[in-house]
Amino acid sequence: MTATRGLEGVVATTSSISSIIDDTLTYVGYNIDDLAENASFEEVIYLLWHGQLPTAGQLNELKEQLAKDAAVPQEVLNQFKTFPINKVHPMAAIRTAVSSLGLFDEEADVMEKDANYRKAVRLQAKLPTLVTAFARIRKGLEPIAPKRDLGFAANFLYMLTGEEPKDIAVEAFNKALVLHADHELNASTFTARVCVATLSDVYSGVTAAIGALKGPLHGGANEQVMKMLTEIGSVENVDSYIHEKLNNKEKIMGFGHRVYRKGDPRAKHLREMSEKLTKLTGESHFYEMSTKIENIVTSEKGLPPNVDFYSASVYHSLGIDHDLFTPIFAVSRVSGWLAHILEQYENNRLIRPRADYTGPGMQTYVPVEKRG
Ligand SMILES: CC(=O)SCCNC(=O)CCNC(=O)[C@H](O)C(C)(C)COP(=O)(O)OP(=O)(O)OC[C@H]1O[C@@H](n2cnc3c(N)ncnc32)[C@H](O)[C@@H]1OP(=O)(O)O
Ligand SMILES: O=C([O-])CC(=O)C(=O)O
Repeated sequence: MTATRGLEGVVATTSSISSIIDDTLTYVGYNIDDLAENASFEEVIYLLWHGQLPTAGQLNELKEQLAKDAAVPQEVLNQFKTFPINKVHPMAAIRTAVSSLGLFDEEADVMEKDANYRKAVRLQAKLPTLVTAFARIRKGLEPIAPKRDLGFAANFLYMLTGEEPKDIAVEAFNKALVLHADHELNASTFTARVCVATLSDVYSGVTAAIGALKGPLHGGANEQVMKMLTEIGSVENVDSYIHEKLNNKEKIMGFGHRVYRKGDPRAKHLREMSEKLTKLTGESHFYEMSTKIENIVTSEKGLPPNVDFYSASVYHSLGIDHDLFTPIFAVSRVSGWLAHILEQYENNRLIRPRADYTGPGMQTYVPVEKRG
């Protein structure tokens, strides 16, 4: 048996949800460029869960269901107040809260197909409420209930700030949600599938996935990108900062990808939004610093930016706290996790690979009193 480090190139399942072929990303056969330009996030959720785009009636039904299920049990919100709320990372708080949500769902362990779908809707609906409520409670503010007449993207920004967002903010945020929704067998989605393949429940699968997304080699990279941009501070400092990191063999967050070689097709949409939004907020230096970093890392290391790189300056321009960037990734990616969880249940087999053992050979047990 020989191990493939990091399972690179290993095909671990079949799936009809999203594909990455020759650096082109599709959701159910629709090119991500087309969806990013035209689709609402709610349409994408439906597409991922049903394998087709919704009719107007189906879309309305989903929107109504999401609005109806958005409220989070008060006990779960109260729990936030018991955390050391200004010290914990929001991803840790959200991971714990999603696990708690399962305790208040009477259908949590009902494994029928319809019940699992209902839980998917509930989780998708409640994630924005959890993230925005956490963000407000830690600032001593009351959570805000969603507005029925706002869409998913607008509602998130509204629940976060209490103000109805401008059209350009809604457009940018919706696009970001669409771009982050699914990505084949990335680490968090794989985690979700491994978890539910034991026939564990949907809440366990999503809780596990949030844990995997949190790491800086995966979804956690977007927050680290913003940290880097803030540390660099100005366009003049980019050269020395990046070269020092590269010389020290440190990774530049937001660059590289396990699957894409020529580049991540989502990055150009975020780059465009970053340029537009930073201009509007009078912080174009974040965009200029980013393009300068991209030029250096791409030409000297051959590594193009991934989805996390320009999303950082986009979210910053929308006035979002930097440690909420990864929870926002989860608000979108939960749609993909849920699609994969439902697909896994449909054709389940336990996921259990092997390990190439590299420890000592057979040893003889020596009682503790005789060990030197
Ligand atoms: C939504 C997402 O999850 S997208 C990814 C988000 N993560 C990041 O942006 C973190 C930075 N990037 C990385 O760490 C990596 O590129 C990953 C984790 C995304 C993919 O990694 P892998 O396919 O495992 O590549 P691996 O980490 O083995 O790197 C291969 C080589 O490229 C280098 N490399 C890879 N990414 C980077 C980077 N961002 N900066 C500098 N060097 C890099 C490695 O140092 C390594 O060099 P070496 O062969 O000289 O040792
Ligand atoms: O696919 C991956 O390995 C990481 C990624 O880009 C994503 O999850 O969006």
